[in-house]
Amino acid sequence: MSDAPALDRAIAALRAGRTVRVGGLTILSVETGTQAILDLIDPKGNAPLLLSGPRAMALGLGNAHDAAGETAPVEVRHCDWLDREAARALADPSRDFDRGPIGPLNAIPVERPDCAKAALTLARLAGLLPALWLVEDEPVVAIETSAVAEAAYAKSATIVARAKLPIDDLPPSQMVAFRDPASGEEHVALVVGAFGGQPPLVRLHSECLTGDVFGSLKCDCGPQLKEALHIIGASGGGILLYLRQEGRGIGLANKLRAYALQDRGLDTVDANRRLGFADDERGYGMAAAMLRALGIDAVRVLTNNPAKVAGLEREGIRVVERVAHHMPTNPHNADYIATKKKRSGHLD
Ligand SMILES: Nc1nc2c(ncn2[C@@H]2O[C@H](COP(=O)(O)OP(=O)(O)OP(=O)(O)O)[C@@H](O)[C@H]2O)c(=O)[nH]1
Ligand SMILES: [Zn+2]
Repeated sequence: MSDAPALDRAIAALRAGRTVRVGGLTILSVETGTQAILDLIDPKGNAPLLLSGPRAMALGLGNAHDAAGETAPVEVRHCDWLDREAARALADPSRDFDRGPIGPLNAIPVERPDCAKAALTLARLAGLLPALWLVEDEPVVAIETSAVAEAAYAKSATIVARAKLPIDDLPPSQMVAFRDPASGEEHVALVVGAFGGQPPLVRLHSECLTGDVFGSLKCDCGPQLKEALHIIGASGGGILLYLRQEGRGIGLANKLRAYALQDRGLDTVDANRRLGFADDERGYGMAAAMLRALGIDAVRVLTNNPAKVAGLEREGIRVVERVAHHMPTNPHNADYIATKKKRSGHLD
C-alpha cells in the first residue's frame, strides 16, 4: 500500500538538503546537501557517492551494467582526490567541459540495487540530479522502496473536479482534473465536444513549459498542442490528456540542464544520458487510468511516438488506430525532430 504523504515528505526533504532513508539506504542529494550538513553528518568526508547507471557510463565507469545488460547504479568509494568539490563535479555534467578527468575512481556495483534505484528515482521525482551521498545518519524521513517504485509510474486516477471550459475555436469543452492517490500527482484532460460509440481521437501531450507557454522553437510541442486541439475539434470531439511529465519525465530544471548540454553540441538523447537519466523517463499508466476513469477503453491516438501506443496497450487500453501528427520543422528544432526519428524510434 502506497503512502502519498510519506512520498511528499521524502521529496521535500531531499529538495531541502535533508537526509532521507529509502529502504536500507540513507541518502542526501549531492545537489542540495550543503557543506554545513555534510560536516555534521560526515565529518571525516568518507561518504560514498551513488550515481545512476547512465551517469556512470557517461563518466566512463566500466562496471555500470547489471546481469541483464541494463545500466546499473554504482557506488563510488571515497578516496583522497575525491573531495566534496570533485564529487559535485562528478554529479553535475555542466562541469564536464571545464575540468580534467577525476580519478582513478573506485566504483563498485551497489549492494542493494533495488534501494539504489528507488533512491535515484526519488531524486528524479524531486527534479534533482541523480547523484546522492550515502550517509549514516538518523534520517529526517523514511520511505519504503516499493512506495517510491509505485509512485514513479502512477497508475490510478480519481476524478477530482470537472468544469466547462470555453476555448476559442473549439466545440463546448470540459476540463477534468485527476489525482493519483499513490503519488498525489495531478493531471488534466480536456474533453472536447461530443463523441459517442466510436473510439475517440485522443492526444497524449506531455507538459513542455518552454514550448507550450513560451513558444520555444527548440521543440515542436507548442504548435503540436494547438494543432491537436484543432484536429480534435474539427473532427467533432475527442480528448487531450495533458500529462505533467515535463522534460520526458525529468522535470523542468533538469530539462534546462539538458538544453545547456545541447548548447554544447550534445543531442537530446545524449544530453539526457549525460545527466544520468534514461532517454525517456515517462510512463503511460496514468494516461490509461485517466481514460478508464472517463469510461474509455479504446482510442485512436494522435502521435508519432510508438512508445505511447505500446504504453497504453500495456495498460489495457485498445489502440484501434495511430494517427500521425507531424508539424513543419524550423531551423531550431530540425535536428531535435531528426534525432527523435533516428534514435528514439519516432515514426514518419
Ligand atoms: N529531456 C528532454 N525533454 C525534452 C526535450 N525537448 C522536449 N522535451 C520534452 O519532451 C516531451 C515532448 O513530448 P510529446 O509532445 O508528448 O512528444 P513525443 O514523445 O515526441 O511524441 P509525439 O509528439 O506524440 O509524437 C515534453 O515533455 C517536453 O518537455 C529535450 O531536449 N530533453
Ligand atoms: Zn517541447
